[in-house]
Amino acid sequence: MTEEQLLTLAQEIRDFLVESISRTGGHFGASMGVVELTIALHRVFDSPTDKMIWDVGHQGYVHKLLTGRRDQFATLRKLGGMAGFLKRSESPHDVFGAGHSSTSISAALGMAVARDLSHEHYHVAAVIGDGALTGGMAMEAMNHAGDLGTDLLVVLNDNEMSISQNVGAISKYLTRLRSDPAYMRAKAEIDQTLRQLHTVGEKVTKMLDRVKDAARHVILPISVFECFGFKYLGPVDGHDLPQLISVLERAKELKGPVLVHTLTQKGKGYSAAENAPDKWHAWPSSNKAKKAPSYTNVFAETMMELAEQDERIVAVTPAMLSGSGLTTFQQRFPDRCFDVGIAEQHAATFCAGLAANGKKPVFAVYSTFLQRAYDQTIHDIGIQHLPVVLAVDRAGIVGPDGETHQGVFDLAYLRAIPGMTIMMPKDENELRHMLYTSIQWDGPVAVRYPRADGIGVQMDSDFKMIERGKAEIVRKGSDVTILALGTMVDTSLKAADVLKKEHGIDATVVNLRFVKPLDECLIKELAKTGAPVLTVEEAALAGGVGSAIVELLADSNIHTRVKRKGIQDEFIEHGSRDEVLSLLGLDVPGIVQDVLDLVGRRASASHILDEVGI
Ligand SMILES: Cc1ncc(C[n+]2csc(CCOP(=O)(O)OP(=O)(O)O)c2C)c(N)n1
Ligand SMILES: CC(=O)[C@@H](O)[C@H](O)COP(=O)(O)O
Ligand SMILES: [Mg+2]
Repeated sequence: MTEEQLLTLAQEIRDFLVESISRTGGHFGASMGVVELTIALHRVFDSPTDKMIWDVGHQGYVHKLLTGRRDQFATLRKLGGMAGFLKRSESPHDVFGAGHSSTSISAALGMAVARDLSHEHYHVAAVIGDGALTGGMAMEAMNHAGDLGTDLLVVLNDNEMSISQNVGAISKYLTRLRSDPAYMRAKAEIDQTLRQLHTVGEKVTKMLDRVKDAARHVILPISVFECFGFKYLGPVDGHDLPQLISVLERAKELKGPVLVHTLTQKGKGYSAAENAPDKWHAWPSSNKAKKAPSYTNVFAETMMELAEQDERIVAVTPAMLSGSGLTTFQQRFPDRCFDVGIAEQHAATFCAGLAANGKKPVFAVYSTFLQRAYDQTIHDIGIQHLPVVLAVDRAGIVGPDGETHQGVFDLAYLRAIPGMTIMMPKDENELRHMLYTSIQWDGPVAVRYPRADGIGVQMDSDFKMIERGKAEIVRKGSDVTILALGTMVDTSLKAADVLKKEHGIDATVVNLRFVKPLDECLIKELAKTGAPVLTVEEAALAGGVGSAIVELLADSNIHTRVKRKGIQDEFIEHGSRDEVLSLLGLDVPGIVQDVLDLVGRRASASHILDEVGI
């Protein structure tokens, strides 16, 4: 394509994105901001021979369009449709999958080293945002890359935004780099001279490049990236396609690790998104009237009330301020709310430090992102038994973000930690009480809640303490016992109604409340009645609450038929939350069917015993 045609293509892509994402939903702002950058990368490099690795992958829609997936956009993030992030299984051009941030430089370096070891020749480029650059992994990878000195391109897509405003010293540093007038003037003058002398020949240009670098270091201190051992090119206007292409062409020729610093605008080309990039990170969902507040909103409101009452309470978020519902909290208590950037590991240990010095930190974190801070949760919080509250949002099935974001592993990984208390409320009102209770306790507590609206129960105005390790029977029956956790309590109650009405089966339903410590007395008592037991949880079965119950019964020598319902040994793809839950059988028909199987099997077994006269 000619330069003019490429510019037309950029406009067509933006028009397409607006039209398509407004219908399907999805991450919007980031992709709008990298239209020119993606075109330039595909122009300069030869994908998939050359490898492009996109950090997070939420900005990958343009890459998807340019690699033959236009027709799949109508199914974006829908059940069975195209994923919202990049996936190796989706296209040979998606050379490395993601969803979590700050992995791209490590992955790219691994690929570059594999290339070198195999004596192959192609380019490897990682594209990483200024937000993702605040993640520790990115620093670890640059540290390693600079040391190895292998050929690697890192494109820093600097739009001054994470999901919210980007935070931290690195972000301030990038702003200085972007706006330092002395540097920009010097750079412009040197670039101008270089262009004039370009005709003199390649040798002279290269020499002048070195002079330029030297001159820059006299005017400015060496950049952080150069300290890491990278050659630094930029800052370059990430919406100036010809300039981008020429800088990338130049980077392609350089040896060793190179960082190209591009300046872009999140949401570019769509004024609402340009003006409010935080709101337009993803296409905003329509404001339908809600039956009940979301669990996140209840968490947020409760935090405000609790913080009013107890000034030791502080909130910590790793770059998920609005997603975790803490925006108003930050406005109300600016000194007690910390957005630490995409730094889950640091956040966990930072909370441990706060707790060690008498504060009551609440670490508001998505279940999937807490995975990043597992060692810190054990080593810094768990072993020292520090009173950190883990407010584990997005626990269970999250819906359209799919397998990288499902919050299904937290029960397994938290349950293994000695001294950890783990709760999940049956409704939004119980979440209030659980948060209140967890603040009063000594030692680490995790309260997990889903990416969902509450069920519309009456909210108490006061707070109640919940007795540690106490479950509650919410329905009494005699034929079967359903031990349900969190969201599955309401579903189990509905299933119990169907079982009674349509099958004459009377179920006991228990709201477990605690995954750890379990209400051992109640569970054993119910199991001893001989009624078969169904455990139901919105979490991975391996290590979840059903496993805990089976372990308890086995260790107590209680022999009752038990069936565990939850997520099997597989990664769960995208789709709406309800669709996915139903596919997994974590809905009323699924529970009814499992109870019928359980009871039916018992009936047929006793029938056989009757026949043989035992
Ligand atoms: C480990 C991890 N923590 C948090 C997130 C949530 N998250 C997704 S995109 C994003 C912002 C990334 O900012 P940046 O890299 O600058 O990309 P931009 O959206 O600005 O293009 C965050 C915090 C994540 N994906 N992974
Ligand atoms: C890309 C990413 O990790 C986030 O943007 C995530 O998609 C947010 O999820 P919620 O919509 O659940 O806040
Ligand atoms: Mg950014």
